[in-house]
This record gives sequence, structure tokens and C-alpha cells, in this order.
Amino acid sequence: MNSGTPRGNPHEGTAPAIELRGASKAFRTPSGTLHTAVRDLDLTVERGEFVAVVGPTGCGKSTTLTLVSGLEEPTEGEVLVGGEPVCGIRQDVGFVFQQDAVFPWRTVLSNVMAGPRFRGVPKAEARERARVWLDRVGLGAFTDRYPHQLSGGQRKRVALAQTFVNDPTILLMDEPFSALDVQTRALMSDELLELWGGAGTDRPDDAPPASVVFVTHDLEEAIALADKVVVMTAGPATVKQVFPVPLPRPRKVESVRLEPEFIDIYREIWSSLGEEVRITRERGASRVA
Ligand SMILES: Nc1ncnc2c1ncn2[C@@H]1O[C@H](COP(=O)(O)OP(=O)(O)OP(=O)(O)O)[C@@H](O)[C@H]1O
Repeated sequence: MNSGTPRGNPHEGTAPAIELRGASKAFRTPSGTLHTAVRDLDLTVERGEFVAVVGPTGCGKSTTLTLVSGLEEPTEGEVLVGGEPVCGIRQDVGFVFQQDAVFPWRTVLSNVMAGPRFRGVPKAEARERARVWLDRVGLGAFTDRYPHQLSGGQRKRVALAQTFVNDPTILLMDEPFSALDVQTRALMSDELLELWGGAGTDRPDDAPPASVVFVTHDLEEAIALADKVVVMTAGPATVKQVFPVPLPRPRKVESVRLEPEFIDIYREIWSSLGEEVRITRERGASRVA
């Protein structure tokens, strides 16, 4: 990948890229009580590892990402990136959310340039890097469009270009493709894997890819993308089980999900996740009753 920003510790040394040790997060609610969103959470993401996080709705998955990002501090426990405690928002962390984080009044090119410019890259270089990444995501002919003139899939490609242009060592993705139709979603997953794996980029072969934490409700998506799938408990979230996904790479999501091994892994993880989903549903029903 084209580098221009200094890389942080996550790709240097031997410490894991991300570690949460006994991390808890409680929020003060408007009525003044404390609501525990994440409880005693232990999680390790190795350098270059792609980790998917699944769990029932509202269990605390997004909160876990905000702890890693530095947007929130843990109430208890530790959150380490590259072996160092997280304090504040790091420049080597990239985000992709369900909603597009674009400036609607700026062109596609200007949106992708914004990150490098914010990081102090000179204008001409930022423009060049943005063009390179827009070509890589297949939007070279759309640089002068405005976000509202793009399809949902094209806007997601802008989001990927916006993220990868900053050469992140850590990539936090919160249901990035959930608003897309099924076919576009599969396409975007393949494109993400290609970009993450460095295909078509000028990243040296020996440089590890970004370490990814990918939150999703879609267990098939999680297995197709990840090296390991983390199942969270019904809220407050803690890690229930971690499942390795030993499927070979490179993967194409539409074909990998038909493999017998994929189906076995799916069954095994669902038996763990389904139980937490049921607990969450029953709690919801008893609140309504
Ligand atoms: N800033 C906040 N203040 C108070 N409560 C919060 C805050 N952020 C999250 N919560 C609560 O913490 C719990 C976990 O929320 P979070 O968004 O992390 O869950 P999630 O697993 O990502 O949900 P979903 O799967 O529905 O996206 C929820 O009950 C939520 O209402």
C-alpha cells in the first residue's frame, strides 16, 4: 500500500495489534442510572488478522469498537493497540460505518483527499493518492461526481477508498455493508478482501495487511471474510466463544459459502450465537409483556 503517513506501533514489534483485557464500559443513562454495555471483555487481534464480531442486537458490539478507536474510554480494564494503552483517537485507525461518512457538498475526489489533507499531506500528493485509490475501487471515471449522484455500492467504494488512502494499520468496520442489496454486498465483500490482501496495491509483499475488526449481524458474511469469528453474549457483551475459520485464501464469498467446511463452521457457530439471540429476544418479549 502506498504509505505517506507514519505507521503506528501495530505493525512494529511483536505485541498483538489490539488487546482488550477485562474491559468494561458503563454509560450514564438520562435517568442517572448506569447501563453496562460491555463487561469484562478479553479479546486479542493479531497483526494482520481479520476478526469478525457477531452477537445479538444491542449487545455491545459497537461499544467495543468505540473502545478500540479511542472514542470512549473503558470504565474498567485495559485497551491496548500495538501494546500501548489507547488514549484518544489514533491517526492509523480507519473506520467504515453503515452510514456513509462523506461531505455531501464535496466531489468524490475531494472527499477521498480529505483524510490525507487532514493528516498534513500536501494537496498535489493527496490528490494523486486519492486518484490512485479511486481507480483501485473502480471509480476513476466518477471523481467529479457528488455523493448523491452515486449508487449505494459506489458510495461504499468511496468509503473504502477514503479509508485505505490513509494506509490504516487498524481497520474498524461497523456493519459497513448492511444497507446494501444482497448482490452488491457480496461484491463489496470480495472487493474488501482484495484491498485488504493488497491485490493491485503497491504494498510490499512482506508488509502485513491491516488488522481488522468487522462487526456484522450476518454470520455468513462473518465466516466468509474472517480468520476468526468472535461470538458475543447477550448484553452486556462479553466474549462467549472464539471460532477459527481455517478456510483457505484468497476467498470469493459467493463460492466459499457453498463449501461443506463452510457449512459445518456455520452450524457450529450458529449453535453458540443462536442461544444468545434467543436470550435477547426473550428479554425483549418479557419487557413488552
Ligand atoms: N452513549 C451511550 N449512552 C447510553 N447507552 C448507550 C450508549 N451507547 C450505547 N449504549 C447502550 O449500550 C448497549 C450496547 O449498544 P451497542 O450500540 O454497543 O450495541 P450493538 O451490539 O452494536 O447493537 P446493534 O447490533 O443493534 O447495532 C445498548 O443497550 C445501548 O443502548
